[in-house]
Amino acid sequence: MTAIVDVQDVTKHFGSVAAVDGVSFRLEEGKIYGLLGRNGAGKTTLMSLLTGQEFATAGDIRIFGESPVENARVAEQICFIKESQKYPDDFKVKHVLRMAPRFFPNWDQSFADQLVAEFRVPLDRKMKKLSRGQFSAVGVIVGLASRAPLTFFDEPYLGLDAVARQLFYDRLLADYAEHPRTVVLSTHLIDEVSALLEHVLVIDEGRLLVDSPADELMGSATTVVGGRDAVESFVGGREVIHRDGIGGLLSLTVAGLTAAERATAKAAGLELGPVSLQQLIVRLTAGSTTDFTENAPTTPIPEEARA
Ligand SMILES: Nc1ncnc2c1ncn2[C@@H]1O[C@H](COP(=O)(O)OP(=O)(O)OP(=O)(O)O)[C@@H](O)[C@H]1O
Repeated sequence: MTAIVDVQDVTKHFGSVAAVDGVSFRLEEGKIYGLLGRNGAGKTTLMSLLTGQEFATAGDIRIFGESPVENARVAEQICFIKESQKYPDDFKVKHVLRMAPRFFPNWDQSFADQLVAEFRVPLDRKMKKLSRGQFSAVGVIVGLASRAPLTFFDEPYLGLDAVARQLFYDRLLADYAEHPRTVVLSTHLIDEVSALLEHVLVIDEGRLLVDSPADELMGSATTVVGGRDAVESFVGGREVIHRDGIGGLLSLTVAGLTAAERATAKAAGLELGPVSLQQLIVRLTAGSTTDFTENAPTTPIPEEARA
């Protein structure tokens, strides 16, 4: 796999705030990445750095082998969809869609037309008069129809209803299968998108906590379900990531079971199941003492995050 993004020890300060703090990672061609983290973690800042919209305070960023700053060759391969996108006052939806092909060499007009109909976006309405969900839908349409080799969606669906969000996921997956590219999706709706994500980056207070294939990350923890006493006795003193239960039934999510422990649990009549990505991320970014990713190629959890 070819790395199309190479980030080495990048830091971005806004005054005394380290929005991004010594981050290094690579993104490969033809993958869907989730960029996850709490409010203010540094996701938007990182995407702005990767798209050349912000200058790094320190470190090196290479996109398709070049710096993204004021670089037209890089810019035409990137699409960055963000909620705070500004448009001229009198711009209508049709003007946005008319301008888009000038910025994106791979633009597919018939796909854009199909998406306009599916998302029910009013072409003749001014951008500033759109509802929140309609505004987001325009961003989603541009992001999908751009077919940019490197596409960033920064919380693309604020205000989108459940039907529209599902449409976005479905169209993204289907179009990505036909036209593979690299997509970076920042979202707080983690479980909703978890099936889409091939690789997960988790950022917290500007630091990279996790850089791992999604399936390895999810496989790093297990949910143990069964009778309350049997589950408690099996789990013993282990750290519990998530606890759920009703009546005599108990479900505990724990990290890192060995093959032998899994066999013991099964022999005791306990059910072992997968864990939700959202549960893992919540636990990691709430200040974890457990490295859930010990088998994955991750950035180690910094001491501060363990506190
Ligand atoms: N232009 C700026 N000036 C000063 N501080 C900034 C600026 N932009 C971002 N920050 C700060 O940098 C940190 C990271 O912000 P960023 O917008 O990247 O977070 P985020 O992960 O995208 O958050 P959210 O999920 O809430 O959108 C925050 O503490 C934020 O207040």
